[in-house]
Amino acid sequence: MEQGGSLLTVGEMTRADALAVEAGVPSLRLMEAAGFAVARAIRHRWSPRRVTVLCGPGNNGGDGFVIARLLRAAGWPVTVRLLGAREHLTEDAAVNAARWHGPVAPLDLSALHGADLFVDALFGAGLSRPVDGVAGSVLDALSAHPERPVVAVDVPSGLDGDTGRIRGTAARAALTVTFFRPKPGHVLGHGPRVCGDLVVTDIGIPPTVLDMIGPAAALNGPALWSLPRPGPGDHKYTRGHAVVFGGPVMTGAGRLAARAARRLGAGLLTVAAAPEALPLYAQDAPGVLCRALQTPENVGALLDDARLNALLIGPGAGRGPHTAARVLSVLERGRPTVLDADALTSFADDPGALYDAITGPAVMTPHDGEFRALFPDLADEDTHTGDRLARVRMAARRAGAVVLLKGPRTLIAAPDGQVIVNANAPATLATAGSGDVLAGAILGLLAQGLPARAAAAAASWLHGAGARLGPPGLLAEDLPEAMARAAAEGTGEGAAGTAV
Ligand SMILES: NC(=O)C1=CN([C@@H]2O[C@H](COP(=O)(O)OP(=O)(O)OC[C@H]3O[C@@H](n4cnc5c(N)ncnc54)[C@H](O)[C@@H]3O)[C@@H](O)[C@H]2O)[C@@H](O)CC1
Ligand SMILES: [K+]
Repeated sequence: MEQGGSLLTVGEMTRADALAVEAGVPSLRLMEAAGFAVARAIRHRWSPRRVTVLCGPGNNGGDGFVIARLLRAAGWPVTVRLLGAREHLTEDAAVNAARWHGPVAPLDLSALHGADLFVDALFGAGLSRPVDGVAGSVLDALSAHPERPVVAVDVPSGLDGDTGRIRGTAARAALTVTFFRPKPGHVLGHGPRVCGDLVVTDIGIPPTVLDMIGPAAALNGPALWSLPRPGPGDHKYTRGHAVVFGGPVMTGAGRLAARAARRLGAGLLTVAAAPEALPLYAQDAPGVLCRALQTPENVGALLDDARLNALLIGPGAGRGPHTAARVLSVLERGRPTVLDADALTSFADDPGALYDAITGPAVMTPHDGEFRALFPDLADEDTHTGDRLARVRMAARRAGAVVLLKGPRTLIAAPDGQVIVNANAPATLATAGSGDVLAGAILGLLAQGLPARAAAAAASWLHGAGARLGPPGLLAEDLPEAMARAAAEGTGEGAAGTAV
């Protein structure tokens, strides 16, 4: 998890299972391995105690029967409750129900008595409608008794594995054991809250099936990108020349962004801003170059220098036609560009004009409000209930840009449909100026030649990792140094993974 890697949707996981079976791994062996992995995780965490396994009618319930058998063989007192009739079990689940030689009682509220630990094997990947009826009542009642831990098999029943939405209800687990690869639902929406600790286990599916599946989502981590490292032959120009279009009045945003870009290795950094604001930028950082800008046309003259190879516009820019005009002239050159804050909201009346102007590599970094301004039909009222992954994917396709949607889980979508989920951000990042630092970090990495998606993913990950290293009472001002430290302290360079 820490290094990053594929997230498999429910459909992709079904395909992985099928490909494994085609490759000669019997489905019953997969189920045995799944049940074994959960039983092992339970025995690793708890001493023997009374367990009730709640089994559903599908293969999730089949895993439950394996768990019951293995725990009982280890000497634990185990009872099984089944939802529905035995004759409705799937084929593999029925085989394992037959191998379970203990009693099976129907699922009802009396299941809540007589156990110290519950295994939730009601529904997994096959959840097809909201959980209600007796299953819903039992799961609700379990949530009311947190002193009796619940272990979820694959996903807490009721959690949608693709989105992290809860369909009907779900019992909050202390531990969720999933198979082969994590699913988007484990890390999005309500997933982190209801999954508890997440353990991902190998059940014998050959990793080569991933080449055939080509998963469309990944969990962010250093395995997905590699950071630029200066070599002995480098000089400042080979490390890139970044430009921050600084605001005329709100100079703090541009200053934070400039500092982050430089700390992450940009060789040169120019702040281009209104003449009256330049002394503020210059005083703040003697190492930055300053260029006066008055009209959008000045941008043309500045960018005639082809060495200026990565641009950031938006932070502190002010919302309105003036900023929109400047953004359009910046984008004309097709150079790698980060569009943040007012560079986005200034197009609220005509988002199409922004999409059309993007011809080169671009990263947009909206928070939910800015996202809504640019993609009103894709926005969502509640970050926990919607399908953010699908929405941000559509936005990136439409804009022809990398869209980095900020939130407790930041999503980074590329126009080709790939989405990276960043899950390492602590809540301390919710502080003024933190987004400006992120935009500047992306800029700094773009200047050093990282492709747009990799720059956005790496910066997002370093943002979270840096915040964890930062001092108590973290300020945005602390982040550039902390992120540089996170970058230096090993980001798993050389780790195996799929580069983006
Ligand atoms: N496919 C495989 O080869 C493997 C699957 N495994 C397990 O199998 C699970 C998926 O199994 P299935 O595809 O059989 O699906 P599930 O076991 O998740 O559930 C499907 C069954 O539940 C019913 N159902 C769905 N939602 C319901 C609701 N809200 N209320 C009442 N009934 C509902 C369906 O009608 C169907 O009978 C995985 O989550 C995993 O635990 C593991 O054994 C590993 C191997
Ligand atoms: K489950």
